[in-house]
Amino acid sequence: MFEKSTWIRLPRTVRVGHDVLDSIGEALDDPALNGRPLVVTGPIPREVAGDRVLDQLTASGHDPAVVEPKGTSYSAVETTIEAARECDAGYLLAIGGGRPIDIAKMAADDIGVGFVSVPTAPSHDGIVSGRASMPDGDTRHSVAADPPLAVIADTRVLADAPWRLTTAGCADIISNYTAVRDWELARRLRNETYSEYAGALSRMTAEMLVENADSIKQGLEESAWIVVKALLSSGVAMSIAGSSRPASGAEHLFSHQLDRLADDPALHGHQVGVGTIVVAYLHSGPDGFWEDIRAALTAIDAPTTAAELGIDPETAVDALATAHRIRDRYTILGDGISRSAAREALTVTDVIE
Ligand SMILES: NC(=O)C1=CN([C@@H]2O[C@H](COP(=O)(O)OP(=O)(O)OC[C@H]3O[C@@H](n4cnc5c(N)ncnc54)[C@H](OP(=O)(O)O)[C@@H]3O)[C@@H](O)[C@H]2O)C=CC1
Ligand SMILES: O=C(CO)COP(=O)(O)O
Ligand SMILES: [Zn+2]
Repeated sequence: MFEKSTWIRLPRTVRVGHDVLDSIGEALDDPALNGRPLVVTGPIPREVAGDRVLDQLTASGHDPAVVEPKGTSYSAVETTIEAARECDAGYLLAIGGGRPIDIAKMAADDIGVGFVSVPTAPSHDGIVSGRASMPDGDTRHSVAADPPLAVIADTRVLADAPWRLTTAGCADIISNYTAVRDWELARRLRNETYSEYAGALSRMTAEMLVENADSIKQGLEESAWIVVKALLSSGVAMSIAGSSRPASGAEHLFSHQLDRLADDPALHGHQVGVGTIVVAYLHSGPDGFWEDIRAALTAIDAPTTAAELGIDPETAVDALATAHRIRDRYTILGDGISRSAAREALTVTDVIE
């Protein structure tokens, strides 16, 4: 039964492979990517890949301007919009991790120009998604934004990124297990619209990553290829769903609360990975799949405890007991679990001692 029409926005060009940065000019032949680009980046991505991209843009006659937005996500988006207006940007291009990609995605959407995503770390599944997260704003979860017109994912650069960034990306994929469970629960208990294709793609992406966990090794370009393909697939599932539902359930609510409550939050992927352990327990109890999730995270060298995240036990309990307040999204947390239940779940799963 067709309930509604839907826009499924996907990138027009996705290039993944060795040294693809050196052919970025070919990806920019899209008519929407004309005029002067504003490059949005951070100091480290600029160092590891930015100058190669700038050289390519200049060589293909694009005369790039550069901005390295600082401060909160919102101020960074404002800074980027101002810089884009000052240089009369024809399109935006982000080089970096999730933060510059989200800032550029949000700014491009606001201005109404095209956007190119050049990830330098396989650390999150926002590379192609039609979502932009503002982890330090009032709205902690992602909001709708147009996906990139083009993605240039250079596996050499991605393989050379710090291992903790790769394990964060893997954990963000493993979180799809509980995200899809929560989405199915919302369909059963709240008659929420559910996409079989987006749900199956998201779960399959997590399953394939876990099946390949033993071949994901530090510094190997083949490993970067596996992880970045999973991240792209998860982002496409979000675009098919028209929301982050396939990749964001109670485990993400837990992480977004940690972003608010913790003095020094950990990487997004690492936080959602630990959240997936305890949310799996809440879904299926002590004999359920929470130990499989923990084993999968251990296999890809991602954190499985609050201590490994650098988060104290009480903050983890607070985050889990109040995570339902982050957004109006039905999950296994329902209208909120008690502090004692949160402590019990975190303790049984060894997330806290
Ligand atoms: N929109 C979406 O659909 C999604 C968005 N997200 C968002 O993505 C963010 C998480 O992404 P994440 O990448 O972890 O966070 P960041 O973008 O903050 O990157 C983490 C750190 O890695 C550094 N870095 C990036 N590339 C390299 C490299 N090649 N070598 C060395 N260091 C590098 C960055 O440097 P520098 O500080 O210089 O940039 C930064 O210090 C969160 O804000 C999250 O909400 C997550 C999932 C989905
Ligand atoms: O991180 C995300 C998917 O991995 C986006 O999810 P949110 O909508 O919860 O921010
Ligand atoms: Zn995520």
